[in-house]
Amino acid sequence: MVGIVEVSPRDGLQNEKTLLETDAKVDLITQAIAAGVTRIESCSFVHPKLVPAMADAEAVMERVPRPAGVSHIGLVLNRRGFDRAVSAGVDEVNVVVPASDTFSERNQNSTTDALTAVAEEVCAEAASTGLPATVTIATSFGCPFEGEVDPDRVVEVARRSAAAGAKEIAIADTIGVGVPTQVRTLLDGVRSVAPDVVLRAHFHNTRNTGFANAVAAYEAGVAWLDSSNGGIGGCPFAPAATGNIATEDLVYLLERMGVPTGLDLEKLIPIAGFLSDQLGYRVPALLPRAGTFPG
Ligand SMILES: CC(C)C(=O)C(=O)O
Repeated sequence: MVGIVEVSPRDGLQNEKTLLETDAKVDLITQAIAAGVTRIESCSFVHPKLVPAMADAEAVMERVPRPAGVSHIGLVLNRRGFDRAVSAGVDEVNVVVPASDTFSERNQNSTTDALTAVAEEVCAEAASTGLPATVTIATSFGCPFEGEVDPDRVVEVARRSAAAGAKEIAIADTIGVGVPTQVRTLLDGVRSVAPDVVLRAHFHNTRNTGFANAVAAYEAGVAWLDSSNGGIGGCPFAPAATGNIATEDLVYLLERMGVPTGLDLEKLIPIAGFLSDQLGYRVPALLPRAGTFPG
């Protein structure tokens, strides 16, 4: 079994030219939950001027369905975002720390070290109130401005986050440059300093290595993989960003390998059509075009 965190309402929509109405976002989240999704990144609490597509985060959280067993995650970049997420009633927070300083400056106007301190504060406060906190280490596999990222920087963020009370650590390939050997090396490093945290991985398919990386992460023991319905997504501050690995393609891959995901492909597939209609182009996921096998 591997769990899937659905990130289309957040990563998927954050960089789209078409801004979806709140009702359409709630519709997307409702369809994902109906397909079996139990953890969903429903919004991010970021500055509306910087990421206008997430400006209605509070309104989304007010209207999302909240059946038992479903956890709505709010992504945060700083303390202010954390406070907003808590007030909006999220079930979990995901705080982002980029492993490269230049990306940290462009994305969050700070350094890796200072953002790790923010994550430490958020994790400690979340732990004191029983709110699960994830730290996602962005640009773990490479930085669009600096190039290669030293794996020791990733491991150090993980070490400090775990010590501060993070329940989960995700390694993120923000710009889709990673390969499976890197996945194994990074996960070994993170596990060596944070043996008790849950491991999660987040891949973009920018150079067509995302699915190979997801399989490598599963084989290396991650409990959760992020993916996005339709394969939409991308960071607004990463040049030439492209989508996350597509949820329906990932579920097909894993289930054909005999790895249960708990998701229902028949219910996932129509979501790509919904997103294509909303966004005005054909989303990149391949399974909705090719169909399942055996049929
Ligand atoms: C901000 C993080 C979570 C992300 O989406 C990425 O690095 O791709």
